[in-house]
Amino acid sequence: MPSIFAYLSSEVDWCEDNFQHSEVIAEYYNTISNVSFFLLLPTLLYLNHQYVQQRPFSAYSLAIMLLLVGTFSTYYHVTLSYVGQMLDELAILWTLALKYVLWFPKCYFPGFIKNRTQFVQLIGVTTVICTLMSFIKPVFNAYLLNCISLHLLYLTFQELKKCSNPRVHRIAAFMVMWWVLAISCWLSDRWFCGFWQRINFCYLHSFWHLLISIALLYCCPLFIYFDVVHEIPSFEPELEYWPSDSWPIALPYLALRKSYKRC
Ligand SMILES: CCCCCCCC/C=C\CCCCCCCC(=O)N[C@@H](CO)[C@H](O)/C=C/CCCCCCCCCCCCC
Ligand SMILES: [Ca+2]
Ligand SMILES: [Zn+2]
Repeated sequence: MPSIFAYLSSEVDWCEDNFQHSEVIAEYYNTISNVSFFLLLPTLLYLNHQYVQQRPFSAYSLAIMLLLVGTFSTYYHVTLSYVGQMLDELAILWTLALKYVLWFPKCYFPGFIKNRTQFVQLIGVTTVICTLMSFIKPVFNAYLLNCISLHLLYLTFQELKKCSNPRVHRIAAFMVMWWVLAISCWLSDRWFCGFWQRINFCYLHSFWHLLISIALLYCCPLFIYFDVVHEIPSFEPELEYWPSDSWPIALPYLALRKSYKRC
């Protein structure tokens, strides 16, 4: 029986040919494209520094989780080992759990939940159950994780219904566009690998890494905007672009001001 750390012991093998460009890296492009997660992290912290000052625990704990996601995803694609796959999936699961614990607005708590402490307990128990189940059939875990994105989309639409700020709608539209492109690459790599191999273009999973990082670049300012609206009433959140609103390519971020008007 192969060791759970052994190369290629994972039950999932992505479309890219193994050991094509290196003797030690199983999937070369799927590995190097993880650099996007390591670039995303300082970018988010730098751009949203005002929020980081207000909520250092939320920002830095999620940042550490994102660092782990990038590290484990890199290890996974280098080795395609069972341990790599589990670490990659569980890091994403616990990052999303933390994101719910820290950023989920109170007004969407289920009716039987009375306060945030109970909500944290509910998310904790659910995440532990999902963690245990993932050892039974890890491949289903990846689909489950993508379903969580659908719930995040639903939450976004609920918030947009209450908000008339065109900047919020614009950033949400970009987030959805990048997410649709990302998930299309992920699914296409999984389901139509034969086709991509025939045309000698097996890099869609590496495109997924890049595109989901870009989606997160929009998703994070949007969710911290909702967090400030609901949880920090002394501040007026504004979504702005770096380096400037007028540049054709610019990065969204959240600025905090003291004023009256809000969604
Ligand atoms: C101020 C700083 C804040 C930092 C906040 C960071 C929040 C990060 C939240 C989520 C991290 C998700 C990272 C995804 C990593 C993907 C790694 C990967 O590719 N793994 C695959 C195997 O290599 C695996 O098969 C992927 C499974 C599916 C993962 C689904 C992730 C959902 C991410 C949700 C993103 C929301 C974007 C927009 C939603 C509409
Ligand atoms: Ca492969
Ligand atoms: Zn990956």
